[in-house]
Amino acid sequence: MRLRFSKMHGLGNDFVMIDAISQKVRLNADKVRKLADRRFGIGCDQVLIVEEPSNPDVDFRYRIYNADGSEVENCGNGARCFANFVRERKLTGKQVIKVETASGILELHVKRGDQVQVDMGKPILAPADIPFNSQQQSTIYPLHIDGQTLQISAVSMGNPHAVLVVDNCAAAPVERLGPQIENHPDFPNRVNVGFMEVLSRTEINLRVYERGAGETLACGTGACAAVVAGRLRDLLDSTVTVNLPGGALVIEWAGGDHPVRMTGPTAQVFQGQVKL
Ligand SMILES: N[C@H](CCC[C@H](N)C(=O)O)C(=O)O
Repeated sequence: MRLRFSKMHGLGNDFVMIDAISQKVRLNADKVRKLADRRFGIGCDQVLIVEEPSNPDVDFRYRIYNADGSEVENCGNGARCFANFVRERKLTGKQVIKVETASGILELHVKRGDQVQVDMGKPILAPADIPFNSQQQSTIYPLHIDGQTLQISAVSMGNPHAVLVVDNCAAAPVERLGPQIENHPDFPNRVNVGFMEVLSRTEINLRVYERGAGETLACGTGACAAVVAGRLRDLLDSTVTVNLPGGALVIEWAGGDHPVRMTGPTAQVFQGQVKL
């Protein structure tokens, strides 16, 4: 199978984007891993697929695979790239694009330049829906790891996130704690892990150890989850600049059942063809 693709990124969180409308695409976990491999393949954090929607009220289906081949429910940086990809490929001319994912519908608002704002929907906090093993819902949960007890927040943006508050993001033990929390038995579907340093009520530093991809230069759903956790802990206001290693996102959340909005850039690096 020969596939046309675009290599894109959102603040260095990088993707292989494939149009499965204009070409026949048959992928499985092994083929995804081959595409994502940074030595034997193209290399990326996620593989993103553009499909015809099953829901007549939306424009596209947006399918997301991590580099380890796992299919997942949401990808925020990928959603911004998705919007500019489908317009560049003339699959739509719309400024507001609705896409369905495995976890719900996202609204992509194309702004000036390379900026896209995404309505990421409202955060999910009920433990059973994250999913996270806890008898009751709380703002902070104890998580026993490696003989120590961490204080985490648990938030889903369609995909599961654990958020820790740290004094210094740059010195946070991401490589040591990331995989241990990602695979903790209290997260039956595994989990993305955010390490958040609060600079003020309107700015944070954040590093994310992503489920199925490891530490990435940016994580859109992770930035949303961190701001939700920070607001629930009364550490943050409703509009927050999130500084990730790859650059900054602006996250807005008015609280409660309001949607979380994420605004940031996208970039296309190159286009190509690959034989699978
Ligand atoms: N690793 C995530 C998917 C990609 C999320 C991230 N790249 C984003 O921008 O939201 C998961 O397993 O849920």
